[in-house]
Amino acid sequence: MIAGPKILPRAARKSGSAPGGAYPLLDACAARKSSGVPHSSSGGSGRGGCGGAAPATRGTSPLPATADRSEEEEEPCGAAAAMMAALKRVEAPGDFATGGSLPLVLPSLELALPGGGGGESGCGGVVGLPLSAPAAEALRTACELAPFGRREETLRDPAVRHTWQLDPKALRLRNPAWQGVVDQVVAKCRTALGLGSSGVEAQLYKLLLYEPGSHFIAHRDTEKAEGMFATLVLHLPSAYEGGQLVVSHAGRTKTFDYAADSAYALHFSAFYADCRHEVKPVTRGHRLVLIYNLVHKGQGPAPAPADHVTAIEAVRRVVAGWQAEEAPPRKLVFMLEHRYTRDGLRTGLAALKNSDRAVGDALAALAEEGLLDVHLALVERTDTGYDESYDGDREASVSSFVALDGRQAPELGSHRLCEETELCQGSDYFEQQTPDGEDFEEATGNEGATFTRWYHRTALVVWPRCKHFSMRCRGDLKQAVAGLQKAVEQGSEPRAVLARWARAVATSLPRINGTALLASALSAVAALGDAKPAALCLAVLAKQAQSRSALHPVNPLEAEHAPAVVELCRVYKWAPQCGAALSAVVGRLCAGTPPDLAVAAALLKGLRAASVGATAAQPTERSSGGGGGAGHPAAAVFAAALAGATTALAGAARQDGPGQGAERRREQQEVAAGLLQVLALVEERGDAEALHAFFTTAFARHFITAAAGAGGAPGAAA
Ligand SMILES: O=C(O)CCC(=O)C(=O)O
Ligand SMILES: [Fe+2]
Repeated sequence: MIAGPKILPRAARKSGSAPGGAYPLLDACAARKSSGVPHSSSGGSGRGGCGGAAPATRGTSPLPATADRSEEEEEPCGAAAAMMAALKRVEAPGDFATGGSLPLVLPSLELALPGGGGGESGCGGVVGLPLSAPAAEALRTACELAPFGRREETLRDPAVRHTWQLDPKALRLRNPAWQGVVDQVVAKCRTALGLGSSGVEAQLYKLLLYEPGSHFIAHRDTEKAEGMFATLVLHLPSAYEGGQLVVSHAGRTKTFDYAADSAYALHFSAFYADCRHEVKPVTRGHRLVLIYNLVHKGQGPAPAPADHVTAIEAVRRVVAGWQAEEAPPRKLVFMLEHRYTRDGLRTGLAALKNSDRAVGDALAALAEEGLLDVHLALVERTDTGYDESYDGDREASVSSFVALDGRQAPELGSHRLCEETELCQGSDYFEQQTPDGEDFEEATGNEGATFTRWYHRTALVVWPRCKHFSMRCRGDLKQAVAGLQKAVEQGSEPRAVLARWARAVATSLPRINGTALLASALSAVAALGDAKPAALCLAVLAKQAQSRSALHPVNPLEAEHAPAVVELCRVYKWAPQCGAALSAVVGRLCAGTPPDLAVAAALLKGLRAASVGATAAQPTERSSGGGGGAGHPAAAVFAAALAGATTALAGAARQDGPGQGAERRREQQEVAAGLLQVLALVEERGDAEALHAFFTTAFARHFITAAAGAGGAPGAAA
């Protein structure tokens, strides 16, 4: 377990007596506010516990604990807090359209005779449901062709709208239970469309009859009654095919297709009137619907579809600021309000409820735009500690990613969650939650009592789309490398995408500690044949070689990686930087304790072969005729790498080690052996200048003197 910040027992946390109180991010913000530093330029200063090597504990900030929630909300800082503020702008929790099936109740539809005056006596007969073909024919003769509006005009054009309509005055709905059905639908709409407690009335507007060929092209409904904000369609039992109702709004589309059980079921669909919608042509049978206007009654503004425009714009600004931060959080995690099972998320975004759905919709719009990657994921946190000392560790992770369309995304692997900088709800989110389970172990013998608490929640997890591959590398590096290898082989992605993928793999090289995985990574990048990621790989290897940090004590290169490294140089077109990189890598290999001469030699031999081979194949103008193809750019890389090896070996041989025992002598011998190998390669190249330069170094003199004095170290190594 990676130790995170210390946690307090729940009792202490509840009373608000956590040491240091505020979470570091807010303290850092307070400092930025008072010093006038714009908050987009920092935010990395308070990332306690997430840096990897040395997690900070709570309360380590030198600043006073002054976090004040209201102040924080007014002026958020740090990407997580800013994202939270932006997502709070997500308006109504409702959707723009909804629909579903209803228990089968029939309206008992009757036609009034023309000129019947609407009284009981004027009824022209019951319309039997499901509608039979002769009944449909009779009904059609009572109807008129439905018009449509264009600006101030009312027009009839079957190319635009071909539907038969009947005014409510010409029909009766005799079943007294019918109003109950309508009320039930209004209640469903209240939740689904997010109508809250607004006064809403459903007013019958028209009966519509569609026959084969009938349709209505995409349009928006005008306000047909005062306060009308939505249209409700009740689909009566009548067999038909086609006739789908397609509604779209703010980049999303919903299709209501009830044809399958249209002969014997009652369905509804409802949508905000200003959403674009169309009825696709009916291809068979008759589609019979009752159209109601949903009208707003009472005070306040009429309900409106949640387009989330303000929230989306706010999130867009957050993303820009987030990337401008000095040490931006890798991901942002928005904890969902409702509980969802893994199985329950099979439909992705569609599975989310109420305000969770609204936030998901707003983020989905930015995912569609290509700005963000948005996934649903499982957030797990485990607290462990000793009950007596109230001391503990906590660990939180994000895994089991699901795409918004419900597709499982195992390639994203599992990520550590940095609660201080990545949780939109703030680092104290879990402190307000009830654990899903707790385990206490009684004290036994010398062991004190211990506890474990765990939490399982669902979240929306976002990161900028441009970080897609680096997040894959963080989540499951092995899969990311294997995926790149396969995609390069099959050419299954555009080259620009593969290049981004390869760059992410190159940047991840320092985290690889398996020989086989490193070999796959290097050869996958080389196989792409793109100079930029190849250059990045060499630069990363060089940086690693130069780094003396305790984190990378050994260079992971082994002799079997040599061909891929040489291939990377070739892909990078033997640029001078290859020489610098290889000089650093080979130099480090030679300077290690003990020196890794086998790897260095394999690299040098590979480079020599490349320079000789390439020169023989395509002699260049600069070819001077010297051995080893000195004129080919590969020769320059070889020479630079050789120089790196010579310097490193010279340094290693000169160093006076602690003690002069057998161990030290053996090391010296190994160095001398390596040195001789390198000199042999220099000589083979016929590089007189290099040889001369080498033998005039102080080291060479030291080496020769030492050899004479020790009576045969070089001889022993030879
Ligand atoms: O028939 C439908 O489902 C919708 C009809 C419609 O769009 C309208 O009457 O404006
Ligand atoms: Fe309409």
